[in-house]
Amino acid sequence: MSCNQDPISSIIKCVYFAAEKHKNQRRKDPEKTPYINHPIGVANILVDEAKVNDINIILAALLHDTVEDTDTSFSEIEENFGPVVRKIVEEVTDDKSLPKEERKRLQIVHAIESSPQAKLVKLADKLFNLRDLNRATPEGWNEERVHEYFVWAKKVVVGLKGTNTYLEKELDSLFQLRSV
Ligand SMILES: Nc1nc2c(ncn2[C@@H]2O[C@H](COP(=O)(O)OP(=O)(O)O)[C@@H](OP(=O)(O)OP(=O)(O)O)[C@H]2O)c(=O)[nH]1
Ligand SMILES: [Mn+2]
Repeated sequence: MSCNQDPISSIIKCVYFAAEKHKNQRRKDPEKTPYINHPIGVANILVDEAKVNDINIILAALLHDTVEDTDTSFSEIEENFGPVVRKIVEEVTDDKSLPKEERKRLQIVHAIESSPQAKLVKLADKLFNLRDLNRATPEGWNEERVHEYFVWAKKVVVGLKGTNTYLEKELDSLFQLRSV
């Protein structure tokens, strides 16, 4: 369990675990960037930009899409990284068995009632994805779909406020640039 290991070991074990889980997945950008760049980027935003130094939050950021997008189970997360990390990952995982519209609606509802740890992961996840949309348009997306993502992301972010000044300011300037 992560709490019994030194932080460097935990982080490397976790990056490797996530990389193995996401190994066959690519991002939707024309370059088909390896998917693992996203969870690593979210963790990097938290450490490097938001100055978050809680190991459980960083591990949860690295793992945040493993259950949603791969065959990983919550018990596997708990066995390898402990119950605190499991709880955060649970909070940020969409139920993929629900229709997309319902999943998107639930993210707005769940944002408000999330723990501060889960809110940090969500803020960094949204910041990464919005920056990524500004960098490259996913294949098959048009400008309207990009705009709709910004509009929806803003509704989620409103519920995450009061958590981290830096992340909220970065997100606000992205919304402002799009007049959202
Ligand atoms: N901007 C961007 N996103 C990409 C790209 N490739 C994959 N994604 C992922 O796509 C998701 C957003 O696309 P949608 O069509 O809205 O959602 P869906 O994949 O869940 O159906 C994000 O999931 P998520 O991380 O789970 O976040 P969330 O949007 O569900 O909060 C994001 O990580 C890419 O090249 N650019
Ligand atoms: Mn994500």
